[in-house]
Amino acid sequence: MNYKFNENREFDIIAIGRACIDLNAVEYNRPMEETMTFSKYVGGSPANIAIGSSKLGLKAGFIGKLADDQHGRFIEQYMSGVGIDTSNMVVDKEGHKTGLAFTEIKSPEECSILMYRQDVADLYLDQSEVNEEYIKKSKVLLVSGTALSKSPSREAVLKSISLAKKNDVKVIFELDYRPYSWNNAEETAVYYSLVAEQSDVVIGTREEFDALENRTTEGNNEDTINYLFKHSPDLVVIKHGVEGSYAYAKSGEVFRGLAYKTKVLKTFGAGDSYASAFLFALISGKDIETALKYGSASASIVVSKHSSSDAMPSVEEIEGLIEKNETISVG
Ligand SMILES: Nc1ncnc2c1ncn2[C@@H]1O[C@H](COP(=O)(O)OP(=O)(O)O)[C@@H](O)[C@H]1O
Ligand SMILES: O=C(O)C[C@@H](O)[C@H](O)C(=O)COP(=O)(O)O
Repeated sequence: MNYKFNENREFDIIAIGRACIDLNAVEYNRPMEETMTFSKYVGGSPANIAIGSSKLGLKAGFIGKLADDQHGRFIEQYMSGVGIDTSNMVVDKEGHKTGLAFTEIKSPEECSILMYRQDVADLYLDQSEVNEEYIKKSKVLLVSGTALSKSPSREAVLKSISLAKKNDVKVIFELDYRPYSWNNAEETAVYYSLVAEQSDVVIGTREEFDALENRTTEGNNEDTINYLFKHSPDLVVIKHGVEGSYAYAKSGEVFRGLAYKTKVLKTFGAGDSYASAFLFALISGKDIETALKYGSASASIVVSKHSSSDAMPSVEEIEGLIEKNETISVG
């Protein structure tokens, strides 16, 4: 089964949200207290997804706000260097700083992220800085959940969604739930459900859908799709870590993607690499089942490497892994 996009567009995908810095532990398999060296990469979920899909060959653009400092300039240079259109990345003039994410790799299974996101430039994107002429040039608007956590970024994203819907641009909502960005779980559920109900495609982990539904215990995928298919979405992708992922189509078809065996270095980066390759495949006209394979293969490559953004694979690497067909059977 294929998913249809408006073919007549200059951009395949425009992402909105944060473009930040990841500082990844160079000495790993130890707690961060004992890590003395960190490597710098561009980070932030929607930036990672734009980078991954641009490296795979999609024409990508980005809407966001960068700090007027060395980090902001590094991000802009890296993103334009991988082919992303940065013309709608505005520079903050009020002294807000770039968001930082320090990563801790205690073991391949035990990784965490320490984020510095107080007063970060990306959350100051204003609705007046979202341009209809730009959005209408794309097949897809990719919205990241964290950008809904604070105003004025929240209103900028809500405006971008209504402009996308007005101009027949598919809205893809990557839940990207970072609990510490939010005041409380109820607030998250209000904005997540508001946006999910208006989106065409929703992608997230089981835990992220629980946040959307304001559940404190694990929900089930059937309940989630019964709820979302009463609204705009016609495709819902629910990820279950190493157990793989499911894509549910409103027409009733269900597809499963299995994870591929790999030597895991760290677990972060899985979600963003998955989304970029899944969307690349879908937008390139591949069927949903194949798109799940692309997402899973891309994630298994990135979890074996040190970064999230810089490690995004090529089409050849992804197809090579799919060809080998060494899947993980759990669950
Ligand atoms: N240990 C692993 N080995 C191989 N692939 C993995 C592993 N963990 C996750 N993946 C792949 O990455 C995808 C996304 O991972 P998941 O943990 O569900 O998302 P997120 O990183 O957003 O929390 C999974 O569907 C799976 O294909
Ligand atoms: O999203 C961020 O701000 C941090 C990311 O750049 C970091 O690489 C990461 O956590 C990616 O993890 P994922 O969401 O599991 O892909």
